[in-house]
Amino acid sequence: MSDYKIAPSILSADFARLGEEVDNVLAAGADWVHFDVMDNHYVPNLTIGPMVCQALRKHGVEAPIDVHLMVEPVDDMIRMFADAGATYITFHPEASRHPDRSLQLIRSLGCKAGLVFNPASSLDTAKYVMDKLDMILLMSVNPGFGGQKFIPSTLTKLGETRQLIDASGYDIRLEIDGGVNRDNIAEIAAAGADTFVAGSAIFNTPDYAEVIDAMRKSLS
Ligand SMILES: O=C(CO)[C@@H](O)[C@H](O)COP(=O)(O)O
Ligand SMILES: [Fe+2]
Repeated sequence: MSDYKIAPSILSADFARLGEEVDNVLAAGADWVHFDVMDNHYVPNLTIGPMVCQALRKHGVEAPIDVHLMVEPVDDMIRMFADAGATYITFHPEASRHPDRSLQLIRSLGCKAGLVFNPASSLDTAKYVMDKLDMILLMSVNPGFGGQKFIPSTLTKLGETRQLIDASGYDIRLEIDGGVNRDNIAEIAAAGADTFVAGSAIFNTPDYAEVIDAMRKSLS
């Protein structure tokens, strides 16, 4: 597998200079922008909404924007983020009353659709909607905050998810989110991930290109 994508999470960026931060991280070699949306209801934290996504598009960001919804319910936010220029929209199945319908809504609005599974959540829901998925996102920390430690049991779950995707025959990306850094990214890729969210590991360093290069070297 060589189609790896690195998706810095702007949760750890300097929000006071967000446009510049996103420009810098893309210039440093990032593939996607990971955009964490928290509502202080589904998770105990509050972040940014569709207006900020739209502002990044207006600022000139052309890279894929990977919107990770940690909100409940999800359908209104799906509509607003599709309008705001999202590329991928992923949500946690327990935050939607009808996950199948929400997945269809995302695709009907021209975006790519994904489900997100928390560390303690079973993959079961995914099995019944594989034809409606463009991405499965596995959380390797409990959602709500950046800067947490990677939960090692996620490696086994990645392997199970990789098998599920390969057996399905569908073109579904496998993204990992939480505690990813230059030291563990190779092991995470070997377990089956092809898309890597990293927030603090990139934005909490002075040289974004140096970290992203080191991650790519570990992946090659
Ligand atoms: O969705 C989340 C947290 O809920 C993430 O996207 C984090 O923002 C990742 O941050 P790091 O663990 O890489 O610092
Ligand atoms: Fe995220």
